[in-house]
Amino acid sequence: MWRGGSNTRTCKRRFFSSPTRSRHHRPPYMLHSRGSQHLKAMAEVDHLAAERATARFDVEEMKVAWAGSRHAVHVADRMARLVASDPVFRKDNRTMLSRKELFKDTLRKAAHAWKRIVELRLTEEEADLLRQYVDQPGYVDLHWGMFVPAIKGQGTEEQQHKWLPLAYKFQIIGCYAQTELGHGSNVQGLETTATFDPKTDEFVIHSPTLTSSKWWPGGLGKASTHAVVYARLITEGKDYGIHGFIVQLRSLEDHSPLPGVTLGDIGGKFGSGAYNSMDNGVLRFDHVRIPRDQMLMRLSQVTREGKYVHSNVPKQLLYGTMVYVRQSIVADASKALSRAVCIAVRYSAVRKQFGSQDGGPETQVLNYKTQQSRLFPLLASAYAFRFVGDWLNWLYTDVTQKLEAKDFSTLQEAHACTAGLKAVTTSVTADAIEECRKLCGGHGYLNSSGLPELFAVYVPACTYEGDNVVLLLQLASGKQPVGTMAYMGKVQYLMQCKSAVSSAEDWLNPDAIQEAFEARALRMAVNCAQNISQAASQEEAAGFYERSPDLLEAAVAHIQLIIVTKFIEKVHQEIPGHGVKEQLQALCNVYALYILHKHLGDFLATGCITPRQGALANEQLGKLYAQVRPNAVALVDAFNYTDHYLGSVLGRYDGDVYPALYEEAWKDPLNETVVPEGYHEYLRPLIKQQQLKLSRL
Ligand SMILES: Cc1cc2nc3c(=O)[nH]c(=O)nc-3n(C[C@H](O)[C@H](O)[C@H](O)COP(=O)(O)OP(=O)(O)OC[C@H]3O[C@@H](n4cnc5c(N)ncnc54)[C@H](O)[C@@H]3O)c2cc1C
Repeated sequence: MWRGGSNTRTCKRRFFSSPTRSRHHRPPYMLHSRGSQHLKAMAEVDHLAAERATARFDVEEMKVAWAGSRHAVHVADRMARLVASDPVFRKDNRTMLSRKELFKDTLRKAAHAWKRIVELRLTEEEADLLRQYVDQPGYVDLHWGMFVPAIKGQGTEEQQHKWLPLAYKFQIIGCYAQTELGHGSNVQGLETTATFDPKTDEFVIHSPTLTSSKWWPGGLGKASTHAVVYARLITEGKDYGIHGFIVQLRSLEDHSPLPGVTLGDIGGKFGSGAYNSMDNGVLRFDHVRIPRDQMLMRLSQVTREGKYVHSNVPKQLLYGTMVYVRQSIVADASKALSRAVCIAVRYSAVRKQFGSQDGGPETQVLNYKTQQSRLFPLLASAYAFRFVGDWLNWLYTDVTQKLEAKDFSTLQEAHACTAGLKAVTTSVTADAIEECRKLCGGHGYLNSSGLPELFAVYVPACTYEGDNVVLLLQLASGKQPVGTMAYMGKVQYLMQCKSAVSSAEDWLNPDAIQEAFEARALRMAVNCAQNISQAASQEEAAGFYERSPDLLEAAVAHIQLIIVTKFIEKVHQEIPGHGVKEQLQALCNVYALYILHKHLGDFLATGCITPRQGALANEQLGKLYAQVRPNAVALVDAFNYTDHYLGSVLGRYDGDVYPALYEEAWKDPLNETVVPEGYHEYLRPLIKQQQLKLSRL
């Protein structure tokens, strides 16, 4: 079943017709009081039509603003429909599958997706989208997301020429094996060794200790045939630190591990279904030999004689791959956040509680100011992350073009920016999904709401590709005031400026917001620097260590400034469509003033604003929520998600939540029999024993 983000109905729904249950098993009230005809008629109603009618902007044009272009809307729409209409990509039963069934289901979906990509001759853009809409973590994510980029970024042209065509055709399946049991964040602490043997012109890959076992790589456990393995390069008796090597792990004939390779899955993970479709793996090497030319040699080489040679390409080139991977994680944050928000907004418009004194209608929970003040900042954040993600994507393209012209000047800053944005957007999104679950009350806790699975799949984004705290601390150690740090050049002004805001409306002025955010970020950074130099009676590193919690907050302030700035810049652009720009302006203000309100302590402690100005910002925020309210459902419709992709009975496009919840419940395996398994062993004896005792009284 697919129901797109428009009012057109494309198919009818089935009611209470689960093939696994016989009519006999249905409780009587399902068969009489509300007949299926009546329910079917109800299903034709768009329960959110009234909400959609209050929107004060052109939703179709907002879809374009969200997706980036008309072309992007069109392609995404086509791919989403393709997936939603294909029974192989069904995912509503995922949380009920065993781990083995789930993994096999993932293999089946990946193979089917590839078949469709080849049959339909999809472009790279279309294929990426199709995989995204399949929406099931699996080995392909690491193959395309890490293995291929690592070879592209770190391999020589010759190596790319040899390995990429194999990877592009799936003749080999690759993963990215960096983390070990004993070390993840501290990459320099990795223990796996790659020792050059000049006699045979080979590297010997070895896991010397238990803690050197590779641990976590996605796709490694069961699917991958190859890996980019990170190991300490040792040649001529000297340790040259961590380098990447392409290593074959499994036979291309029968998939058995090659001699000297021990590997498997690391076991079940958080949540039912969820990330358990992924085979995160463990890998050990016992003196496994690979040819010398399987070291990724773009940055440094080992010669036939065993000499270690640096190429003249700067080390920062490695950052290019990280920038690529992390900018895609920021894009994913806006997708995950917008899915959660879409569910919570639609359901909050359907759900009614209290408010009726005399039998009249109850209040939609979306009308409660507390619901709005929890939900609308998340809606605004979804848009904010989307636009900062677009900017990062542009930055990545820009950096790549500059690299081709041997200009490495922006790489360092792009690296720092993507690290910080990855950390902030993933942390906010993980918390926001959980908040959306709470916003949906009890039903949000059901698997059929889609939120538990979304949360379980999403949270590791705070950890993989760099623990968020470690990334923010790295960002805080950056020093050059270029690009997004250019405001630091205005140090004298920003250290003393006083906000001119004197009314709530003054906070609608983007310059007032920009100045307050710049002054806060700069003053926090300067405070940290001063504290570090005072604390550092011995050395800078000690001061850095002592003040690291403050540094973390300063880094967050800097990243929030970037997000606010990019949102303001977006709103300044030409944006077609009736009312679209106005809505984005309102969301931009919601985002900025919500951050200001949440971090009021920072703004006050650094003297950027006065307590009264803080109160005015909060007053304005309340007015903005009222402005967003009639547009809320249309603003999430603009994400253009199919019911299949959302995977939530609470977030259904038509808002027909209750029959769907009811129907979903009966699909649970526990409901396959009226009397549960175990009744005769455990319940009946208990009940009968009680009766026996009672009759003796
Ligand atoms: C779902 C999932 C998929 C993954 N996929 C892959 C993969 O495909 N390939 C791969 O190689 N790896 C993968 N990983 C591993 C992942 O990259 C690491 O787990 C991650 O980098 C964090 O490292 P760690 O586990 O060593 O955490 P640790 O560094 O041990 O973190 C533990 C705690 O210590 C804190 N901490 C650590 N260092 C510092 C410091 N200097 N200052 C202050 N606090 C600090 C952290 O903030 C955290 O709170 C995956 C992990 C997960 C969860």
